[in-house]
Amino acid sequence: MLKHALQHLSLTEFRSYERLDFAIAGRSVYLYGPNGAGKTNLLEAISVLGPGRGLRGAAFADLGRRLPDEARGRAWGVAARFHEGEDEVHLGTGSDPRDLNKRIVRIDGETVTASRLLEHVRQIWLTPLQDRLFLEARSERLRFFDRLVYAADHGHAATVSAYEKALRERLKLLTEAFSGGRPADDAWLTLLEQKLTETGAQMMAARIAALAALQAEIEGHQGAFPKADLSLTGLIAEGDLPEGYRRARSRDGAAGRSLFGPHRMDLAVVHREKNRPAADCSTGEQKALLLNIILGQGARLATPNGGTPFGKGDRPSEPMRGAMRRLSSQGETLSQPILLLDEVAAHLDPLRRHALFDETHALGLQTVFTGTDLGLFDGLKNRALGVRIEGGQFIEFIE
Ligand SMILES: Nc1ncnc2c1ncn2[C@@H]1O[C@H](COP(=O)(O)OP(=O)(O)OP(=O)(O)O)[C@@H](O)[C@H]1O
Repeated sequence: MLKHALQHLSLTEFRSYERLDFAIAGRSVYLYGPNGAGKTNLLEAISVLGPGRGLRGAAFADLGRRLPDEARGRAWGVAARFHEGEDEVHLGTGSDPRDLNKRIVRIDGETVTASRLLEHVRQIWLTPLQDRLFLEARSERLRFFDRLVYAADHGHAATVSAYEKALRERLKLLTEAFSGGRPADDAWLTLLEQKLTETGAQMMAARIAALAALQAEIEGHQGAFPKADLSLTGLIAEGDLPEGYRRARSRDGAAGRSLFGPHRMDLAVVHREKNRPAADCSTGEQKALLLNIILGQGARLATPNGGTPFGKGDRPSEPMRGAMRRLSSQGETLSQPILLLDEVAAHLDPLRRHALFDETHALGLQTVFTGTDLGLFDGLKNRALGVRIEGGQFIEFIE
């Protein structure tokens, strides 16, 4: 049994579950059953025990159970107990009774902000929604990567939202000025651009540090999955940011879009062995590359301070030193990650499927797998708890 792990999960009026009590006891789990049984709903419940909207990105009001004749979802709740070494922690989240579009988060009974959940659990998920990640718009990939970044650098989410807020305000000023045929307030714009420069530099530094740490894990890992070469495009030298924003003003105002800045970065992934961009790889290869990244992230989070991002000769900038300080100070208190792999096993050939089971086991990662057929999980016998689900009910356990 893992020392840091999910022990017990309770759902109340969550999606298709009226009520569920699941004694996981720190084990990995495979959930199997027909389409619509409620497997993904259970993964989603674990994923909302973190900041953000969980693995479907759903509105909080939609998470409550809704019968066909009901206009809106009911008030819902998810509660979990984790072991942390010798200690125990209770995490809970659920509808805010004053506003069903919001939720409340509690740690050991105390109401806290959602980002505090990261002190106890970091979920890493891969779902069919990410199947087209390499073919999708840049912003989707960047969002995926940013989630990998803030799992180990908690400040990153706040930096990104501060940056995006300033970006929206600047664009509003510029578009209003453009449609009014007058110049925008220069002092105000300059102030916003200073904020963009400061948070933009921090944002880039956090992404660079996380990418280097992740790549280091991928290098150190001899697995059955193809190695991914990761890089970031759209990086801008910090010193060029103020002038860049200034020069982009009139273009941005006319276009109604912010065309300059590190929000336009992208994660580039290359299949090393084939020397091919991920977008040109087969569906199965893309899935395998994603798993290589996800397992690298799992390894990084499972080993505090794993993956030193810089060599001895490098001289990092101040924002970069900040990002590294945050990574290493939080490394000591990093909570155990939990891996949520939705319908991943079915996409892999038997060799890779067994390799996935072996690798998650070897990394000591508590993992929840889903699939329609029991046969997919042969390789997990005696290593994980099997649960057959049908119609939102647990039908059978395989110990
Ligand atoms: N708010 C809700 N209230 C009640 N039922 C819901 C709600 N949201 C989703 N459902 C239902 O939950 C059921 C189970 O969905 P889920 O995505 O967990 O299935 P699954 O077992 O992962 O299936 P698949 O193998 O097709 O991916 C679906 O039939 C869906 O209609």
